[in-house]
Amino acid sequence: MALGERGGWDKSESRYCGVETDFNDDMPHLLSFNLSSGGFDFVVASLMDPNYRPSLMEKDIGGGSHVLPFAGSDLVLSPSQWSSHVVGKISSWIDLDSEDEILRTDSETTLKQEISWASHLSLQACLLPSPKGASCANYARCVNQILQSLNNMQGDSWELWNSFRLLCEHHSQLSVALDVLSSLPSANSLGRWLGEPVRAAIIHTDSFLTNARGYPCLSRRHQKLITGFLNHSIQVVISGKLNHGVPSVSLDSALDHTGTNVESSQRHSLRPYLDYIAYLYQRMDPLPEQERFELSYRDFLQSPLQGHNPLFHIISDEFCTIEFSNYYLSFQPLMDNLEAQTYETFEKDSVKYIQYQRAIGNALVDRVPDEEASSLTTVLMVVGAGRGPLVRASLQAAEETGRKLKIYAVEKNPNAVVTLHSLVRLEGWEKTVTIVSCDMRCWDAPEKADILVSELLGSFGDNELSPECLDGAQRFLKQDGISIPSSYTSFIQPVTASKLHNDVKSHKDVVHFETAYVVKVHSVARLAPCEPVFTFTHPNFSTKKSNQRYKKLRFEIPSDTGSAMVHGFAGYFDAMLYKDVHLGIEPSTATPNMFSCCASSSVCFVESYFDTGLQIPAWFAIFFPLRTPVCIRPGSPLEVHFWRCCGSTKVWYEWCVASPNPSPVHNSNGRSYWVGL
Ligand SMILES: C[S@@+](CC[C@H](N)C(=O)[O-])C[C@H]1O[C@@H](n2cnc3c(N)ncnc32)[C@H](O)[C@@H]1O
Repeated sequence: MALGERGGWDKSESRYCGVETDFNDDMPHLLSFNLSSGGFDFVVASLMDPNYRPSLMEKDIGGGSHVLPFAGSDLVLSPSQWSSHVVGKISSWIDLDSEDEILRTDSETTLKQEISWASHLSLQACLLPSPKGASCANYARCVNQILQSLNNMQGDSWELWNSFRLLCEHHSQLSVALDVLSSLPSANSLGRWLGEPVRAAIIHTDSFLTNARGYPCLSRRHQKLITGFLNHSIQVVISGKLNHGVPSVSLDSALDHTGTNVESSQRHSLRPYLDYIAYLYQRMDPLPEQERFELSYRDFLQSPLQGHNPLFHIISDEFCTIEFSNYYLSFQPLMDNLEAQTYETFEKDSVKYIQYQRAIGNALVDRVPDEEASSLTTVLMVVGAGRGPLVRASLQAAEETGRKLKIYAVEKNPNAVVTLHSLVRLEGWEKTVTIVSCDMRCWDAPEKADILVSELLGSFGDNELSPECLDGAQRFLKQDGISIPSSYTSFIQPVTASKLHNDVKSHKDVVHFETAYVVKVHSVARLAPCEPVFTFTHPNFSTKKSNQRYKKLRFEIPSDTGSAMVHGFAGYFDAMLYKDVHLGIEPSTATPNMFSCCASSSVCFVESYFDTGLQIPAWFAIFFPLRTPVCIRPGSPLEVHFWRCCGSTKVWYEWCVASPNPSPVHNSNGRSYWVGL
């Protein structure tokens, strides 16, 4: 492993560093020199003599068009050496959009031959030269043709890349390698790439500065960029010649990265650059514990309504792929019941309960003045009590503030009620807590409450039907009673998220493009600040109230971003519990260190798979995809429409883009995705 150990558990591919090499027909030597002696993990190497031109070959050998144009054979390396240590560098002279017909034809023939050869060798990737001019249609057509028939290849300007991938229909096996030059564009412009399928960053030795001791180093901006890449599983490739007068090694030998003596004459000339990248890698902050446990969730789509169902299985490898059963798709948060493991997951989120305890304590103090603290009893109802953590938080708040409480714990899940009864017995709360096994929407309460406490929120706030449940429950809240939460708001922002887009697309149907997913967004570019979407306030005693909502939003991307692709919207929530005590995941105001509910019981399966014995999920974002990604440009705002629709049996969202290019309205009439009442 070239870059060494980084603190924490990191299995991403960015810990491998490659080197770009010149053409050398002695591939075994090239490999041993760069890997064994040089310390690199892979080479980016030409597979074909740069002087080769099909038209010349035809002249020279009398028109034999099927002669293999390169020396050596696939036997010079073992299959695993080819696939693990070589990335094919496609001839840089090819120009498929040249005016010169011979050059164009030669280019097409060579490109196809080289990629076919690389595919035969099972290389993991090929690096294509960037288009020569502004036009790249013929190049993209050829690459797209090749991609259609490939099954084992994974294969600036942003505008050029964008034209290219549009011509290739966002093919999931088309990735980008970025050339990192000595001058960098703005941070916003660079940020766009984090949502694109960037596989490698090629740093030319010219881009390195020289430190006081003569060694190569990078500017602060370059360092930040490279560590950002490493954090997003983007591999670094060093390219160019030794440009630094690195102090010569005084002894005849030096140590390579494994500690083995290497003759100084054989020491790889680019080793100082590799050492510097390894230094940056090792210097990165160790991943915090929460991040480590969330690694396998990064950019992994879960349906929000699928969250609590055990009937699915892991079908793939370390970065697991999960397949959902049909039963899974029919899970409904109101109609179905959560399992014990899911409650256990909620209950680990200590930050959430601390916030609730603070809010309840403040409400109790506002409701009951100090002088009446020993005579007045506050009636508090926890609606959707689960296995009792909010009952406990309420009792602790009462103890802390010296207020007297009478609690009703209302829960519709009969299985959670069993545990609730045992908790009350165990803790000796019988005199204070009354358990009600009932749906809050139809409970006939014996008295009215001063405070109504609930936690029925999803990643998008109202998406688990908290408004509808609390509308049903506020019948038994006093006119001047307090609801905790008192309000919640959903937020969205446009994102570049090519991985998520391709994952949704892989289902090859409209239903998946019209579904919102819970996801730990990582490899995404957040293109504009969040905008609020829907707000619900409780209690709401108005007779004209409706839980239908409609919002038109406009997003402007900063002018120095350049153009960018919107694959969909990341969604979040923020809930005001009571006065200034809030709870939320909207990035600019997110409650720190909050773990919680939406990741659901899938957590248990994934983690038992990893055999950690631990279960630490996160309260992730929600992702609303777009069937056709939309390209946006600075100065031309993105206009988006979101609806929350309510029928007699279900609630659903619809969404569309109106400008710059109209999209279809997604999920019309809730045909693909809804929540049952
Ligand atoms: C997100 S969980 C929160 C559970 C618990 N308060 C906690 O923090 O661990 C929501 C709970 O509300 C319950 N619930 C949802 N809708 C309900 C309704 N209409 N009536 C009663 N309980 C409901 C669910 O069964 C579930 O136990």
